[in-house]
Amino acid sequence: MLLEVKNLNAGYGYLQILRDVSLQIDKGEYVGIVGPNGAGKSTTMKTIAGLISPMSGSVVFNGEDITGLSGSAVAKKGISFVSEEMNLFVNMTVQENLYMGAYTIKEKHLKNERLDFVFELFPRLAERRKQLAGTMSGGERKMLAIGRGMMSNPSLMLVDEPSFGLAPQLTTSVFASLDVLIKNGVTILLVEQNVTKTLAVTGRGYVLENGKVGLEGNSADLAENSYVKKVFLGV
Ligand SMILES: Nc1ncnc2c1ncn2[C@@H]1O[C@H](COP(=O)(O)OP(=O)(O)OP(=O)(O)O)[C@@H](O)[C@H]1O
Repeated sequence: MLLEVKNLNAGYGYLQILRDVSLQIDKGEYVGIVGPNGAGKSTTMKTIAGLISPMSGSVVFNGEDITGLSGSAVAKKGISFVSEEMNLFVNMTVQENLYMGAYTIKEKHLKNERLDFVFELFPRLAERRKQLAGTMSGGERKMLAIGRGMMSNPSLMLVDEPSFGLAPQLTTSVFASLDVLIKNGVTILLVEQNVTKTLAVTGRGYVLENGKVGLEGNSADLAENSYVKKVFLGV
């Protein structure tokens, strides 16, 4: 087990959002969390990433209890969080942005090894390494955010809404970027509004509603589930 979240209760101040959320992820798995707006998907990710301290429950990563650690401490343990809120530095180049993602790594040569690896994963970023991040297209920026998340050599990537605000064609290219990571042995927990797409690419999924895990199972089974079809797919 790479990640085990047990009975997580969390929220903002006194406002409780998550209620007894439990989930498990094995090494190399591609797992999705889907659910309606406000269900608590991002809150779940933020709590795992150490940006929110849970009220109760636990987060165990690689056998180590990381509950309540700060965001940077969680990052150092090998969990990378990629989200809309963690903006790129628009006035910095692609390469400079990537280096920022390697802040957990001290040695320059190791940072450079990571940079080479990310450029190998995403040749488009290598081609545009000198370009300012702010002038990249929407899809390229998501790719850069994912690449930056890879710079710290994480064993788990938490990817929050990578397709948000993107046209369908760009969405396809962002999902292709995540496929590249999966093929390279990275474990991914993906939160997405795009339920059909998420259940098509992931192996397992969790359906979150009102801060609770309503359903879980193989993504293919969830996609065929009559409740999921009715509520999320409108069929
Ligand atoms: N900083 C905050 N302070 C107070 N309430 C918050 C804060 N951030 C989120 N919330 C509330 O927590 C609930 C869950 O939000 P969350 O972002 O986790 O949902 P989500 O499932 O990711 O939704 P969406 O698909 O719309 O992004 C929402 O009702 C939201 O308004």
